[in-house]
This record gives sequence, structure tokens and C-alpha cells, in this order.
Amino acid sequence: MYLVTSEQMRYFDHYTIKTLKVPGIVLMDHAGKAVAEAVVKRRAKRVVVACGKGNNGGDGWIAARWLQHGGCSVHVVTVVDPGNLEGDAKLAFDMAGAANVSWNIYQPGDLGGSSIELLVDALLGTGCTRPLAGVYEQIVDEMNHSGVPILAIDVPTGIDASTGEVKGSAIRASETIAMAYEKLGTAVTPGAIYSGHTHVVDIGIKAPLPEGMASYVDPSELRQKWGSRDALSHKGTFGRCGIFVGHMQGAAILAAAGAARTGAGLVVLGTRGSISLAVLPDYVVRQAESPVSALEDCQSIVVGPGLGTDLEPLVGTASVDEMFSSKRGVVDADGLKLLRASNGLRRLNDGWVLTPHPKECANLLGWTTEQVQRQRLTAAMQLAERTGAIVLLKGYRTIIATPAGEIRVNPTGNASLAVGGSGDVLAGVIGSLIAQGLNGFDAASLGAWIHGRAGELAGAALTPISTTASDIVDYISRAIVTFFDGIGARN
Ligand SMILES: NC(=O)C1=CN([C@@H]2O[C@H](COP(=O)(O)OP(=O)(O)OC[C@H]3O[C@@H](n4cnc5c(N)ncnc54)[C@H](O)[C@@H]3O)[C@@H](O)[C@H]2O)[C@@H](O)CC1
Ligand SMILES: Nc1ncnc2c1ncn2[C@@H]1O[C@H](COP(=O)(O)OP(=O)(O)O)[C@@H](O)[C@H]1O
Ligand SMILES: [K+]
Repeated sequence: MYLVTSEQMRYFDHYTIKTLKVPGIVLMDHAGKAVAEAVVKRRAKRVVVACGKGNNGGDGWIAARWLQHGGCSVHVVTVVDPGNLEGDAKLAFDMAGAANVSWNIYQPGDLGGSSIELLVDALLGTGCTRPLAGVYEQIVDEMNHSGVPILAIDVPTGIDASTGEVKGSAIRASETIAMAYEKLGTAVTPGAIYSGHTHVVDIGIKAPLPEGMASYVDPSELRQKWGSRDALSHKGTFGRCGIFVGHMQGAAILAAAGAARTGAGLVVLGTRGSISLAVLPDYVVRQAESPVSALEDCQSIVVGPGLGTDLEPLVGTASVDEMFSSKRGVVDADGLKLLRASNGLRRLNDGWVLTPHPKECANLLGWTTEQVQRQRLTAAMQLAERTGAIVLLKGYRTIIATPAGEIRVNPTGNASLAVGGSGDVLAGVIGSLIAQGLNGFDAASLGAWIHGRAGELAGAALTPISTTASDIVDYISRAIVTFFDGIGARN
């Protein structure tokens, strides 16, 4: 499912109106009617629509007209004098006025009526370009404190529709009705948290899609690229995934388990010393002067899980430098510190996937963690551009960014994954997919999807409270079954 920016949405609107000759008011009528239908579905009978000065407000006036038409008790509170509306929004107001929709210009306290069952946010949509102030800030705060559920039209007011950033106040909606496409800013956090459930409605927009649009990670797209196993395949067909074992061996073994469950032909634990933990016979253990030489023949290397902080002996060694410049794989956790210490984030190839959590991302960029969490999309894109690698920024609605600026957002996963070792499993899963031949972007996307779904399934069966990282590994197989849902697992 595509996720669009404000700029792309403006182009789609423009193309539909100018090239396909569909008048803007027709699109707005479809939009307003879809909102009214969503309100009726919620069985709300007493509704207040808060309208702003742009076309989002126009959608609100039209929704009010349709609600009135359907027998609902509806009232509009507007933050601008309707006499100052322009274009389609003015037409929309005229239509609502002719239908005798009641309205008044917003006065603080207007929304205190205890009989209101639903508020509709038609204040600002994709045109919101600056932090809310004045009357917009006032009404948004009043709506948020009213205790009444809010349905947002297109984008909750105050969210940057392109980036998900919230620069000041913003509407906290329980539901968002998105016109034509979901906006990227309501798919990623923090915007996603303000949007509640987002439903997309078709309002008749049509235009040729530009290259490289952002999207949710989509199994139907990735099923074409991964999972088929023909009769003549052998373990060599599915690659060797190497795990660079450092001092904290438990994390490395979790990564190995994630890699094995995701189908690498062989999982190799490369170590300088010996492995003191019990290792399942599913993995091969190799000792060498450097873990890198033990993993020489691997198609991907997972560096970080269990590496430990004693990086001094590794920094600047020829084998580590050679690994970052010529191999492919995953860099996670302390591997990210090793990468920074080794090459100061010099350019990697996009066969490498960096998997920082927000604090690690902040350290790499020289930002604060709060800054990363406020601007997750920008952070992921900047790190990808700076390093030349694929960046997977962890957390709810994990973002996967390429150096060229392509974006995918992972829709799976919940707080069941918030447990030590969960990230180690993810690194192994992605490393396994790279070893099987997927490119870094697809491997990171599919890995995040499978890992997230495994966490959801484990949490549903075992409760999110008691799900462990090993449980996530155990549910990877079931996650893969749901990945192939509808067509059954490949032979
Ligand atoms: N014909 C079209 O273009 C259609 C537009 N649609 C709706 O129109 C919306 C986009 O309309 P607009 O481009 O008019 O944008 P908005 O309705 O979001 O409002 C933009 C206006 O608000 C001002 N503004 C921006 N940030 C502000 C802030 N923080 N405080 C106060 N004012 C602020 C801008 O200067 C501009 O005047 C979409 O989200 C969608 O709901 C849909 O009806 C489909 C058709
Ligand atoms: N609330 C959540 N919703 C979705 N995914 C989550 C949530 N909390 C954690 N995760 C996921 O769990 C993993 C945690 O990784 P990380 O922070 O590296 O943990 P660790 O270092 O303990 O293994 C990441 O993939 C992250 O996206
Ligand atoms: K809105």
C-alpha cells in the first residue's frame, strides 16, 4: 500500500482536476460523503465538525451537508469567517449553507457541550506547514480535552503529512479517513500515534504513479522474490549466513537461531576463541584468528549481536576493514560502534543493512534520541544517505530507508517485541535473507515484517508480558506461514 507525501498528493489532485477534467468540488463531494458514511458507521447522532480555511475544511462542510441530509444532528464550528473562504472550500460552504447546516465562528468553550458524540477534525490536512498557533491551537487543545472521540479528515490537524512530525499541538484522533492514499506522515511515528485507525477511501483521484513511492512492507510484492524451493535445491542454494561471535555469546546464538529459522542453507558461528554456551547442532562453529576469516565463504555476515564493547582489538584491522568494504550483511548494536570507530561511517555498499535503535541512530548522527524520535523519517534517510547502506530504524512502525531515498514502513509488530534479545533475532533474520540472495532493501523489509509478525503471534499465544526473544524465534515459522497466506507455503 502506497504512502504519499503532501507534494505527491498535490500532484495527484492537480492531475485529476486538470488532465482528467474532474472538478475539484466533485472530489471534495466524494471525500465529504465518505466521511459522513464513516460517521454513520459509528452510529454517532450528534456531531460537531470543526472546519479550517483550506480544502480540508471544505471536506468538512461537505461531510456536514451529507450528515444533515441523512438525518444526523450536525453543527459546524469554523475558525475562519466563511466569507473569507476561497475556491472549492467556498463552494462547499455554499452547499452546506443552502442545506441549512447550522454553524458559528469558533469561540473558546464552544465544544464543551456534553451531548456531542463525535467531533470531526476538518481544520487542516496536507496543507499544514507550520506549528499550530492562535485559534487553531486553542480549538485543537479544546477538542483533545473534550473527552469526545475525534474522527480526523485525511490527516489529524498539526501532523506534517509528509514526515509524521508534530511541531506543536496536534489532534489526537481515534480514527482517520484518508483521501485516495494514506499519507506517509500518518504511517510513521509520532504521526501514526495521533491518527488512530486509518482508513483509505477512494474519491476518484487517478494519476500516473511516480517512481520510488513510499509504501508499507507488502507481502504480495515480496512473495515474488523469496520463498520458492524447487525439488533440486540443496543447502548451497540458500546461502551461508555468518554470525560474528564476540564476547556476549548468547546474543550471537539468538541471531543464529533467527537466521536458521528464516531459511539460510547454513548458519556459521565464527569466533576467535571457543564457544562456551551450548550450541545446537543446527549451526556450524568455526574458529580462526579473526571471526572474519572464519566467515570468508559466507554470503552475509551479521556483526553486532553479542560483539561486546571491547572493540579495541578489532578497530582498524585489515580483516574488519575488508569485511565492511567487500562483504554484505547486517550491522547491529555494538557492530555499529565498530563501524563508526573503523571507518567513521565511510560509504558502505547497499548490501549492508544497519539496524540501529533510536539511541544508536542518534549516536551515529550526532543527534539526541528525542530528536531522532521526533524526526524518525529524516533520521533514517540521513543515515542511509551518509553511509550508503540500507538503514532500518527500529521501533513501532519500523522505517527502512535506502541511500536513494526510498522508504518502506513495517506495519507488523507490537510491544511483545520489546524484550532484550529481540533485536538480535531480527539481525539474524535479515542476515539470513541476504544470504539467500535478497538485496539489502528487500531483506530488511521482509525481515522486519516476519520478525514483527512472529512477535505478534508469540504475544497473542503467550501474552506480550511473557514473550521472550527465544519465543520470537519459535514463532518465525508461523509468521512465515501467514506471509504466504492465501497461496500456502511454497513447495
Ligand atoms: N481539490 C483538492 O485539492 C482536494 C483536497 N482535499 C482536501 O484538502 C486538503 C488539502 O487542502 P489544502 O491544500 O487547502 O490544505 P489545508 O486544508 O490543510 O489548509 C491549508 C491552509 O492552511 C494554512 N496553514 C498551514 N499551516 C497552518 C497552521 N499551522 N495554522 C494555520 N493555518 C495554516 C495554509 O496557509 C493554507 O491557507 C487535503 O488534506 C484533503 O482533505 C480533498 O477534498 C480532495 C480534493
Ligand atoms: N512497541 C514496539 N512495537 C513494535 N516493535 C517493537 C516495539 N518495541 C520493540 N520493537 C522491536 O523489537 C526490536 C528491539 O530491538 P533492540 O532495541 O535492538 O533490542 P535488543 O538490543 O534488546 O535486542 C526491534 O526490532 C524493534 O523494532
Ligand atoms: K484534518
